[in-house]
Amino acid sequence: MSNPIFLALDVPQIDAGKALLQKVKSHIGGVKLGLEFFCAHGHHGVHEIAHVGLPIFLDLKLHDIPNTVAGAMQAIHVLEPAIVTIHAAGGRAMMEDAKAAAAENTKVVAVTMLTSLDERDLARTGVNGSAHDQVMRLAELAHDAGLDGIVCSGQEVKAVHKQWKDGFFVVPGLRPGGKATGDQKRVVTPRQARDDGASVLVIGRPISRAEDPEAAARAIEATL
Ligand SMILES: O=C(O)c1cc(=O)[nH]c(=O)n1[C@@H]1O[C@H](COP(=O)(O)O)[C@@H](O)[C@H]1O
Repeated sequence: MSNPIFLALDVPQIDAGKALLQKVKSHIGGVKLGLEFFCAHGHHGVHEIAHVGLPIFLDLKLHDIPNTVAGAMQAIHVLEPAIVTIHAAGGRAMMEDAKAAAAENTKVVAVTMLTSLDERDLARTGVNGSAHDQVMRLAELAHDAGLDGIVCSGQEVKAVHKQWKDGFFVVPGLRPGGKATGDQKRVVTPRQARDDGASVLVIGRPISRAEDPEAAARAIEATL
């Protein structure tokens, strides 16, 4: 199996991002560019990072009316991303139109419930019930809309995988120690997420903020 680790390159500068990638690239399978990077550097930044030669996961978390999201998907065709994120909360029609507008080789996955949220946060948005139920409900919606898979925490991926056998599951909120830290609330270890059916392991700060990013990436890879 190829390396499932996608490094979350949440850095403001292209050069800093490239330097980090050079250090860790033999221990990761891809690179995730998110809102921080894309808002700062747009298409140009993505092309620059693509030169490193790893698959690009464009984490734009699109969430708008169907027509607008479809237009945004078309606008990123030229970047040939391997994976793009949209929000499941945008609804079935938005997800269907996003998938129809995506490039053929791009996997479109829907964010269900952010790993930075717990059930109290969910209740404050007007949704009562467990994180598990919320993720399962949105996973079913994403499946019915024809998406490739979803983004969820490692705490739900086993249950989703059981229901959606050939789904593509992106799991962030990973901590080698398995403990919630900082803004991440629903956390598991990379190994557990992989064992429970994750297709992609998104890992940022445990590598990028480590004193020695190369050693940190190597150590995580060795646990898989
Ligand atoms: O879509 C994502 O990638 C994502 C969804 C989610 O629920 N939680 C989440 O943390 N992410 C992203 O995953 C990365 C996690 O970074 P670290 O917490 O530094 O490992 C960040 O780039 C987030 O934007």
